[in-house]
Formats: sequence, structure tokens, C-alpha cells
Amino acid sequence: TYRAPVSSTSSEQWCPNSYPSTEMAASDESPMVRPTVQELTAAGVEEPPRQYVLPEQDRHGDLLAADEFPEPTPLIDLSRLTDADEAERLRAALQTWGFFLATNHGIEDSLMDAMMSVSREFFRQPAEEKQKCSNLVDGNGKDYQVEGYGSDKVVSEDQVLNWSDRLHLRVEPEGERNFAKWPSHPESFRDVLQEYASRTKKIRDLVLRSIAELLEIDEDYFVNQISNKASGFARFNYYPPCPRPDLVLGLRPHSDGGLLTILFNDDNVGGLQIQRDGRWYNVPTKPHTLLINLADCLEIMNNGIFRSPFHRVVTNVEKDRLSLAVFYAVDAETMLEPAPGLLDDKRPSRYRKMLAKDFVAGLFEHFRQGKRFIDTLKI
Ligand SMILES: O=C(O)CCC(=O)C(=O)O
Ligand SMILES: [Fe+2]
Repeated sequence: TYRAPVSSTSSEQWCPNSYPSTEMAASDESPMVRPTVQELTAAGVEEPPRQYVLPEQDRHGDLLAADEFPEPTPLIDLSRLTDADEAERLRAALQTWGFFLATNHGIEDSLMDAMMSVSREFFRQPAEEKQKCSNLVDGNGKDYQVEGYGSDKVVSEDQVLNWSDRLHLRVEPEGERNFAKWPSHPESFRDVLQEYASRTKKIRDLVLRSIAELLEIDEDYFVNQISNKASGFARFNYYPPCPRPDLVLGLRPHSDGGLLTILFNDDNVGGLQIQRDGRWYNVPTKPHTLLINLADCLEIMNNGIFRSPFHRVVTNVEKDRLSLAVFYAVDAETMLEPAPGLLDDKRPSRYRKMLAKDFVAGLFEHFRQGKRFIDTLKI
């Protein structure tokens, strides 16, 4: 049986790719801070350093290979979910893919444009500016925090790193926002993110209620699983162009750990791929839409009727790419188990139950070994 490692720093890492940066120290006396991917590309590297290169057996010939997304694109009008036909389209999207693209989600184009623009501006700043939000404690490369700017945490020699940097900020519970880690440049960053996050929270609740209705359980069942201690994180992913997209991944394959993820993608640059029946598909983008996907805890709570999609990000030679994922989770003390209303003699529970804090603790370790933790809970 799996025993979750005890680690205070990992207790809030709801996305297995969200481990912040520290280079493995050669010894305790000589910790080393690794350059960000953006710094590597700025220095003009022609070959990705060895730590980023996927082992040959994981490349399956052509890494980028993915199929075009089959019709119809799962596009859902969130303002029409009270109509039976739109709700049925949502059901089909969740059954087939575990995600959908949302239109009429209530965030004005101008707010989305502002969000993307301040995010781009943050990453465009000189390294010293960005380091003011660093996730390293005292900048020493040894201790790190859940929040802040940085790149992958390195925990072992054989770990394959992602071709991306990130800024990771808590947005929920609202009272626990740590503004010391929020960029002060550009100046409007803070207000724009606060406004944006208040909107994504409404979208979260709307979508969770719609899913409960589709499943014919109490409309508030999933929303009620979210206590006032539940966390939400905004994760800004920055993917610099890569000289060898055939050798690396922007984000390694994973499913998100929480309940629901609301993703705002750069619509000019593709890169996100989703797996279905063992094949990878390029996810289409559409200006001012949001991509909303189920995450592992919600898969457990709905007893696997709707699944949390396995996804990854590929890089490209020419363009940098930015995405903003807002991860919504439950609090650490929540028992993860299927909604009782979905279980009966004919429909037994498909997952072992587990406390959320034990689940989140196991996520990264399994991810690192190329496994999905949720698979180990299946009965
Ligand atoms: O950048 C993307 O399109 C996906 C990001 C993602 O999967 C994540 O942050 O967990
Ligand atoms: Fe993800």
C-alpha cells in the first residue's frame, strides 16, 4: 500500500507539474540556483540541456505527433446551460473528453485581454524584476515555497524537466492571498488578477452545479464539498520557444489534481494536447474562450462517470506561449469519495477513499515516476 510522504511544502501542490524550483544541492554548503528556461533561451542555447531531454523510450518516434481534433469541437455556451440541449452537449463533452471550451462565461473580452497582457508583461521583465517574486527562500536554491516565480523543483538526478517557467499564486482562500509574492509590476497586475479570479470562482460554481444536475444529484453537492479553507491557485505558465521541440515537453503528461481547472490559453499558439484512448489530440483554441477541465478529485467524487483528462504541452521553435490555469481544489481534510447519491448495489464505488491531503502528497511522487496517482485508487 502507498504511504504518503510527510511534507509540508508539498501539501498544496495540486498540479503535479507545479513543484517549484530548487537545484539539487551538491552539498548543503553549496546550493545552486538553476537558470529559468527563459534565461536559457535568452542565452541562445541551441540544444536543450540534458536534464530537459526526454529519454528515447518516452519519445515514441515523433514527440509532436498528435491527431487533429475530431469534430465537433466541444464548445459550450455557459449562459445556456439551463437549456436541456446545451446541458446534453456538456454531458457529451465531459463523457468524451473531460473538458470543454466555454463561451459566454461572463468574463468580458477586455478583462481577458488585460489579464493576458499583464501576464505577458510580467514575463517580459528582466530576470531581477521577476526574481522579486521568487519561490526560493532567501534565494538560496535549497528551500522553496509553494508560491512564487520559478521553474521545476529538482528532486532527483534522473528527473526530466519541463520546458517552461511559472508564476504560482494562491487566490483561495481569499484571506490567505500572499501579496508579497504577487508582482508589483505591471502595476495593474494585482487588481486584474483579483477581478479575474472573482469571475473564475463564479464559473467554477456554475460548472459544478451543472455537472451535479447532469448526474441527478443535489445541485449543490460538489459546491458543498468546497469549504472556506479550500485552496485555489493561479498558475501562469510561460513556454519559451524551443530549438528542439522533438526532444522536450513544455509540460509532461499529467492530469490536474484538484476539482476543476479553468484555463486561459494564448489563442495564437497551440501546444496543448489531450489524450483519449491512448492517442494524443491537438486541442483547438478560440479567442476569448476558456478551457474547463475536470481534475482528479472530481473524477473520484463522480465515481468516474466523467474523467479527468490526461494532457501535456508541446513546444515550438518560433513562438513563446503563455497560459493561465486556475486550479480549484478542496481543503486538506476533505474525504475524497464518490457522492453517495451515485452509488447503489449496481454501481459500487470505483475508488478507494482517501483524505485530500494524502492524495495531494502522493501526486508528485507518482508523477515523477510517470504514473497517475488516481489509477492506484481504482478498485
Ligand atoms: O499550458 C497549457 O495549455 C496547459 C497547462 C496545464 O496543463 C497546467 O498548468 O496544469
Ligand atoms: Fe494541467
